[in-house]
Amino acid sequence: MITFPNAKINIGLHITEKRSDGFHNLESCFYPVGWSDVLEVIPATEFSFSSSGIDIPGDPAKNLCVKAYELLKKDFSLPPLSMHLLKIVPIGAGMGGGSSDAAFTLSLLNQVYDLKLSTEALENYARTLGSDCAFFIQNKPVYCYEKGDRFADIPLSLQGKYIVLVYPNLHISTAEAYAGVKPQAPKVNLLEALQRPPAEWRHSIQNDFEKGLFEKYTVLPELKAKMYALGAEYAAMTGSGSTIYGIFEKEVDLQNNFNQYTVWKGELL
Ligand SMILES: C[C@@](CO)(OP(=O)(O)O)[C@H](O)COP(=O)(O)OP(=O)(O)OC[C@H]1O[C@@H](n2ccc(N)nc2=O)[C@H](O)[C@@H]1O
Ligand SMILES: Nc1ncnc2c1ncn2[C@@H]1O[C@H](COP(=O)(O)OP(=O)(O)O)[C@@H](O)[C@H]1O
Repeated sequence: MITFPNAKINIGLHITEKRSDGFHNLESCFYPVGWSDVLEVIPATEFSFSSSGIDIPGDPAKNLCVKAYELLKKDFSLPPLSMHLLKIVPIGAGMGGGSSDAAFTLSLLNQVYDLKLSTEALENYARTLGSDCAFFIQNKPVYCYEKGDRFADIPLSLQGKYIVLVYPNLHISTAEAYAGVKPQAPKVNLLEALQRPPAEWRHSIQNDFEKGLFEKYTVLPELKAKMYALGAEYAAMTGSGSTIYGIFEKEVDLQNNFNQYTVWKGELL
């Protein structure tokens, strides 16, 4: 069986406080986007994992797909299988690509082996694999809080709008990004701001990671400015970077911009 683990963007991201477990409390809006990997699982005589496409740093035995399989194997007698991941979504890019692979592995195994796990149970497994991971179980626009792993529904639809995502070939580790941020109480009510039209977000909705990372990597503010120059209603960095996105009212002609980078564009669902 084949599944397509997609990426996400953060619309607004407030890092509000450092927790006693070393993590941070935050609030954000997660929105799924169509940039996706391809994950295939087939029956086999022994377990194997392989990947192609973008090179994934680290030991393949510790890939998040493998961790997700091993997590369920502790509680269920899963048969051996062969997993292949075609890695397309850039890594260290703020799009939650690895977390999505893990969550989609859990959901796929639940379906293929009829494990009868509820959404809540799947989210609980996902939470243990990464803070972003649980979002990809339901994979719908949400307001998130605490470690970014608790969710509330929001009345937000960007359906029909167009998104351009630019990954400037710059790997920023999540831990590095958190280390450069000073937690603070939000100055803007994110839930209220999200109810305003996207063209108004520019002056109210911000990603707290931008300040530190924009000073360090000047390509990031340049890309954001270029999105606005091309007519974006709203532009920002997603998550801990380095991908910059622009939301447009309709399909946009990129006019040879961003040619040297990795770009994805498409309609929002
Ligand atoms: C920054 C965010 C915002 O949506 O997204 P990405 O940029 O990674 O996509 C997330 O908080 C990333 O979540 P995720 O990538 O799953 O992080 P984890 O694997 O759980 O943690 C990686 C490291 O980030 C830091 N971390 C992560 C989450 C959190 N709420 N507080 C933290 O301080 C910790 O240093 C942790 O060791
Ligand atoms: N399937 C996977 N895809 C991407 N990264 C993975 C995967 N499994 C483990 N990783 C590890 O997770 C780290 C980054 O994860 P990712 O979620 O892509 O980051 P970000 O959300 O910041 O873009 C990488 O350093 C990589 O070693």
